[in-house]
Amino acid sequence: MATRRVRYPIAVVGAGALGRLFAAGLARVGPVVLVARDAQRAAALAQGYTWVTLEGARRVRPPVAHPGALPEADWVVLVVKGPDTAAAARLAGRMRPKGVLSLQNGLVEATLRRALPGLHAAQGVTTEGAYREGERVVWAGRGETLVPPGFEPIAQALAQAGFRARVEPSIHEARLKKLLVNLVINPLTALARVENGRVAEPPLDALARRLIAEALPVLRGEGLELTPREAEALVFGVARDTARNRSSMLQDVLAGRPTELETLTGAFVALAERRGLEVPTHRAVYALLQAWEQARGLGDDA
Ligand SMILES: NC(=O)C1=CN([C@@H]2O[C@H](COP(=O)(O)OP(=O)(O)OC[C@H]3O[C@@H](n4cnc5c(N)ncnc54)[C@H](OP(=O)(O)O)[C@@H]3O)[C@@H](O)[C@H]2O)C=CC1
Ligand SMILES: CC(C)(CO)C(=O)C(=O)O
Repeated sequence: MATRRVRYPIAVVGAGALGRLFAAGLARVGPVVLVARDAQRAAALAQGYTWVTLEGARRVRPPVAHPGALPEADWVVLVVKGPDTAAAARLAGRMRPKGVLSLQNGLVEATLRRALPGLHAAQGVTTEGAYREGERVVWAGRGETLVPPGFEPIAQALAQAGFRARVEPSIHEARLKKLLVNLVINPLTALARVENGRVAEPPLDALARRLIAEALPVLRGEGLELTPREAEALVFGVARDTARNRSSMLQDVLAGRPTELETLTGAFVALAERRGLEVPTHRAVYALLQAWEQARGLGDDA
C-alpha cells in the first residue's frame, strides 16, 4: 500500500540565504519545510543552522526535505537563483501545491508557467537582505515582501512570523521597479567590482543614468509610469541606502558562480527587442557579463 506523504502548509524551495531566513522565521509560528537541492545538503541542514538577527544569534532546526524524499505542501515559496528556476519549479510542482510563489529577482514568471502548466504560479518581490556565512544565515537588512493577490496565506504566514509582508494589488509595477533597480546596480557593480554606493557617484552615475534612460521606454511599454527624475531617485536611493552592500551579481562574480544575468538583463533585452526599442548600453553590459560567464563555462537552465 502506498504511504501518504506528509503535507505542510508551506514549503520553501532553495535553502540559501533567503530560504534559510524565511524558513527560520516561519518555523517559529507554524510547520514549514525547507527543501534542499539534494540528500547530502539536506542531511547537513537537518543538524540545524544559525540565524543571525540584529537581536542576536539563535540556532534553528526546521524540518528539511530533498528531491528524493519530498513531502506535499499547500503553498511553495521559491527562492533559488535565476539559472535554477526551471528545475526548482518542477520540484515545487511535485509537492502538489495550491500555488507556487517566486520571490526571486529578475523576470521568471514565464519560466515558472512553462515549468508548471495549469498551476497557480506567480512572482512577488522582496527587499529583505540576507547572506550566508558557511551554515549561518545573516539577516542583514529588514525589507518588505509583496505578494500578488491569490497568495494571501503566504503573506499572512510571513507577517505572523515577523516579516513585513502584504498582498500588493499592483504587483506588476512593484516587480518592474525592482527590475529597474537590478538592471542598473547589479551589472555595474559586478563589472566595476564595487559596492552599491559607487553607482550613485562619478564616474558610474553617468552610465547608470544612460541605463535608466534606455530602460524607461521599455518598462513604460510594460506598464511602469515613472519620469526620468523619479526613476533616478529610485535607483540612486537604493544605491545609497545599500551603499556598503555588495550586490548579488557582484557576489556571484567574485565567487565564480553563474549570475542572474539571463533573468535580469537577458530578459530585459528580449523585451526591448519585442518592442523594437534600442537598448545599446544594456546590450553592452550584457555582452561583457555573458563573455565572463562563457569563459568560465557557466550556463543557464531556464
Ligand atoms: N539574498 C538576498 O538578500 C536577496 C535575494 N533575492 C533573490 O532571491 C533569490 C535567491 O537568492 P539567495 O537566497 O540569495 O540565493 P542563494 O544562492 O543563497 O540560495 C539559493 C539556494 O537555492 C538552492 N537551489 C538551487 N537549485 C535548487 C533546486 N533545483 N532545488 C532545491 N534547491 C535549489 C541552492 O542550492 P546550492 O546551495 O546547492 O547551490 C541555494 O542553496 C535570487 O533570485 C535573488 O536575486 C531577492 C532579494 C534579496
Ligand atoms: C537591491 C540590490 C541591488 C541590493 O544589493 C539587490 O537586489 C541585489 O543585490 O540583487
